[in-house]
Formats: sequence, structure tokens, C-alpha cells
Amino acid sequence: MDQQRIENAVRELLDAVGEDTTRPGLIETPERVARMYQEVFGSLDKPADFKDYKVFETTEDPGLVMVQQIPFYSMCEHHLLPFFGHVTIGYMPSHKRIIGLSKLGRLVDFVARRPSVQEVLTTSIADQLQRVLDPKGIAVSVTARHMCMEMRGINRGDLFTYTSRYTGVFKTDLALRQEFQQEAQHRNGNR
Ligand SMILES: Nc1nc2c(ncn2[C@@H]2O[C@H](COP(=O)(O)OP(=O)(O)OP(=O)(O)O)[C@@H](O)[C@H]2O)c(=O)[nH]1
Ligand SMILES: [Zn+2]
Repeated sequence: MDQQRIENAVRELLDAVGEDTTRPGLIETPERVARMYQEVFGSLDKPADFKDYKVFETTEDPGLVMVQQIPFYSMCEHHLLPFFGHVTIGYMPSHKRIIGLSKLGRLVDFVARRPSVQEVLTTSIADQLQRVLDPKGIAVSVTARHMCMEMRGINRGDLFTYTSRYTGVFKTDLALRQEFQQEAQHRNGNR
């Protein structure tokens, strides 16, 4: 990521909207925004595949593993405005392979820290987990608010967008899928 070019572009943008880029409140803004982009688009500097994980072998088949309501913040690629919410991830291990639980949070950050849309964020989480774990099935559900619908455009506050991705046994085993949905729903209701 080119810090200097981001700074120049932000200065140019502020100038173009009619701001005085020399006024005290804005002097440090281009540099600050460049640092912010390094953070919120941090995945653009990383390899395309998620590498920051740890996989363990268990002796017993653990059955359904779920981490609920992992918070995320991303930027929509259409307007460069935030969309944010929660991701619930479930998987059915195969070959008794499980992933370190915190790494699911890291995976969510990995896919969120680039310009994206909610549907792609949802499927990317499932795709990366598939590559890392090769489980019997994956379920991902995402609930988010989009600032591009709330603070501009249609200007509707308090809209929630829901997306999901089911693979493997979550497509064929309805009872399992219901268990995932009920548990995700239960948590949703509690927040
Ligand atoms: N499918 C999908 N659409 C998104 C997401 N984030 C933003 N959008 C939509 O992207 C669309 C872009 O539409 P355009 O007509 O090109 O842009 P626009 O004129 O700014 O559209 P409005 O938001 O309707 O004012 C809008 O309908 C947004 O609501 C997302 O995560 N997924
Ligand atoms: Zn948008």
C-alpha cells in the first residue's frame, strides 16, 4: 500500500469537495486517513489465501463446532462506506481436524479488511475454511448494517441484511442445519 499516494489523494479529494486543506483541523487528516486505510484494508497487503491459522488433530470426532456472533467491520466496495455486523461460523470436522477457535475471528478480519460486498465476504469465509480444514460441511451466516443504505441513498436506518452459505452436510442434513440456525438465531435474539 502506497501511503504517500493515499495522502495525496485524500488531500485532492478534500480540495475537490471545497474544503480548505490548510485549516488546522485538516492538516493531519490525509496522513491520518492513510494510516486508517493501512488498517481497514490491511488484507490487501497479505497473500490471497488465509495463512494465520492453527489446526489440531483430536482423538474423538467432536461433532458440530460453532463460534457465534463474531463482530466484523468492512467497507463496501461500491461506496467505500462501512458495513458491519456479526458472523456466525459452524463446521462439522472431518479427519478429526479442528481449527484454533481464535483463528475463526482472524479469518473474519482477513476477509473483512478489504473493499467487499456482504455476499462475497460470506462465501470467502466458507471458501477459506474449506481450504484449511476440508471439513464435512460449513455453515456461515452474516447479519450486517450498511452505511451506504442508512446515511445516504435510500436513507433507511436500522436495516439488517442477512446472508448465508452452507456446504457439504449442512446442505443435505436438515436437522443439522436447523441446529445451526436455531443456535445462531438464539444468539441474535440476545443482542
Ligand atoms: N448485493 C450487495 N449490494 C450492496 C452491498 N453494499 C452495497 N450494495 C448496493 O450496491 C448498489 C450500488 O448501486 P448503484 O446504482 O451502482 O449506486 P448508487 O446510485 O449509489 O445506488 P443507491 O445506493 O441506490 O443510491 C446499491 O444498491 C447498494 O445498496 C452488498 O454488500 N451487497
Ligand atoms: Zn455501498
